[in-house]
Amino acid sequence: MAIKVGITGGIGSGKSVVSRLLGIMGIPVYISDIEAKRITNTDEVIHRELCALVGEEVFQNGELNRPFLATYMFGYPERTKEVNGIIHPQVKNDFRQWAGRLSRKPLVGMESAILIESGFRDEVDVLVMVYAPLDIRVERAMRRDGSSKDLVMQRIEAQMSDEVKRSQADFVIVNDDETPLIPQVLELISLLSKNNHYLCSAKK
Ligand SMILES: CC(C)(COP(=O)(O)OP(=O)(O)OC[C@H]1O[C@@H](n2cnc3c(N)ncnc32)[C@H](O)[C@@H]1O)[C@@H](O)C(=O)NCCC(=O)NCCS
Ligand SMILES: Nc1ncnc2c1ncn2[C@@H]1O[C@H](COP(=O)(O)OP(=O)(O)OP(=O)(O)O)[C@@H](O)[C@H]1O
Repeated sequence: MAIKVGITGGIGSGKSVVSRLLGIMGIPVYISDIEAKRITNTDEVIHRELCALVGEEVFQNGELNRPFLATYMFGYPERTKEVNGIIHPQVKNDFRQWAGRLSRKPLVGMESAILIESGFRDEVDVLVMVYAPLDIRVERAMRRDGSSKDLVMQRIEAQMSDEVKRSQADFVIVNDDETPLIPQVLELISLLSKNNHYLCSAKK
């Protein structure tokens, strides 16, 4: 059975960078944002329920109208909760199937900014929080997405605070543009892989 490692942290903290490093080191990571996009575009139940909640315009030519849904939900906690309630149960099912297919791997990851909020804490064995100070996160997200500060702050407000995330995490990876990132990721992998041996002895 694979050890499942959750990777969480607020928008712009650097989860995707950490997930990419894990991927390079042979650890498959389920990227919730990407999978949620795929599922939302293909699942008929989600399609029906989102149309009923938000209106038919939420899909255009069969594809989710992302800016429309973002404008509808961010800044309105009740709406965010309802949209999450439609999408997250399907993502959870999909993650379970994905992890089941990879059960022979020693380690697999699941990345989500809202891993705890969306009820995934019990789906993973170990939880890692990627941390960066708020001002750095805002800067990074604005630069990456070409978004305004207000839009980034709306998403931050739809996410759990860093304090609560930290209290539920087993490890913290600091990605503050000062602390070296790769040694932390390597230490995490070596800690979780104590009983796995990748290197072959030259004598056998
Ligand atoms: C609202 C949507 C259409 C906006 O799409 P967009 O391309 O602008 O953003 P993207 O999906 O790439 O997300 C970027 C970041 O926004 C934040 N974010 C996304 N969804 C949420 C949410 N429901 N609550 C809080 N923050 C969120 C995360 O930090 C995420 O990494 C999209 O985020 C969405 O469908 N969200 C609901 C599904 C979901 O919760 N996905 C996140 C992981 S399961
Ligand atoms: N240590 C770093 N040095 C330089 N740039 C970084 C660093 N960490 C992250 N970034 C950049 O900051 C931006 C945000 O990082 P990333 O996409 O990994 O965040 P995230 O936590 O996955 O955010 P989201 O919740 O939106 O998915 C990206 O453009 C990334 O390349």
